[in-house]
Amino acid sequence: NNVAVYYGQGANQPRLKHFCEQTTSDIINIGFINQFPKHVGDFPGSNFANQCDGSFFPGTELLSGCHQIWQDIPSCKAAGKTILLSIGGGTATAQSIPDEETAVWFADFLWYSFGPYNSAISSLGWTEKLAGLAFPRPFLTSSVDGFDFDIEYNGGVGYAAMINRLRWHFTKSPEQAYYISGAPQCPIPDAQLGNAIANSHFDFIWVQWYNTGGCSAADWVHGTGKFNFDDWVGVIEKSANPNAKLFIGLPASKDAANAGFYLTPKEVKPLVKTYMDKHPKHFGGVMLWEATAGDNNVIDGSTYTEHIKDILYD
Ligand SMILES: CNC(=O)NC(=N)Nc1ccccc1
Repeated sequence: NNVAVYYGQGANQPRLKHFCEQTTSDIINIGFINQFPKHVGDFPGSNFANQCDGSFFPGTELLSGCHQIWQDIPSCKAAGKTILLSIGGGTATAQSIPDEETAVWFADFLWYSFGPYNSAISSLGWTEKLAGLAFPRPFLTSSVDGFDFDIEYNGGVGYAAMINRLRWHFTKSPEQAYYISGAPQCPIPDAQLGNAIANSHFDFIWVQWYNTGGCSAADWVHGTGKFNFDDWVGVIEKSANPNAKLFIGLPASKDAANAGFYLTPKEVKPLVKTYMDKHPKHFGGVMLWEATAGDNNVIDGSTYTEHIKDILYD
């Protein structure tokens, strides 16, 4: 079982390699590409909080100086971590994809800009006069192992098309495994990702069981509502990838989610054990929002993230 954490939006977060030097996290979602292209040829935008140097590719909102992330990804991969780039996030409140052509463009942009470096298609020193001729490389020669869809607003147009296009790119690059993941809210069907999950192949689904009362992890602990892991197993079994792994998403500290959703490690343990045992085929592990909050939440001398790892491995 794995621990997946989000990185990139933490308050005063350390650089990525701090988390790659720890054994606790297996999958790191770097967030976020928080601006989506408005039409074919348009660039997405990014935000990684205190990382990068505040410079953008000319005429875009895409960060161009993310030297810490560029430098750290290779050591993360060498440490056996899976590094995914996360699209959307909680601040992408105005984002959506207008049509399928833009969805395919967005997928191609993400693949050529953040996937395996291909000097024939992408330029390390991208300038505006290269627009239309080459893709930029925000993490330079470093590349990610796939893409996470943290789509929280404005419906589901285009995401199945994006993911199917990305998977087409994956088939052309057999040199390594590439992954697609998603972070739906717990109500079923998820208004944003339900269609994509049904019609395109996800490897991991980490449900945000910490944003919606009535189906949350806290509901299970407090005996309220109906925590719906079982129902999400049903969604996955009817999906384009019935073997996708299902992770329990949790806040890594009290202030990492709205009031009432944080659970202590002692509260989490019976929940994780119950569902790990009940669904051995689908249970993938725990996702935490987010890395820095978990690192700073020290309980009995261990970080929250370490406590979660111990629960999964005890
Ligand atoms: C993995 N994505 C998230 O955890 N997103 C998230 N926390 N969104 C959000 C929802 C409500 C209020 C603030 C943020």
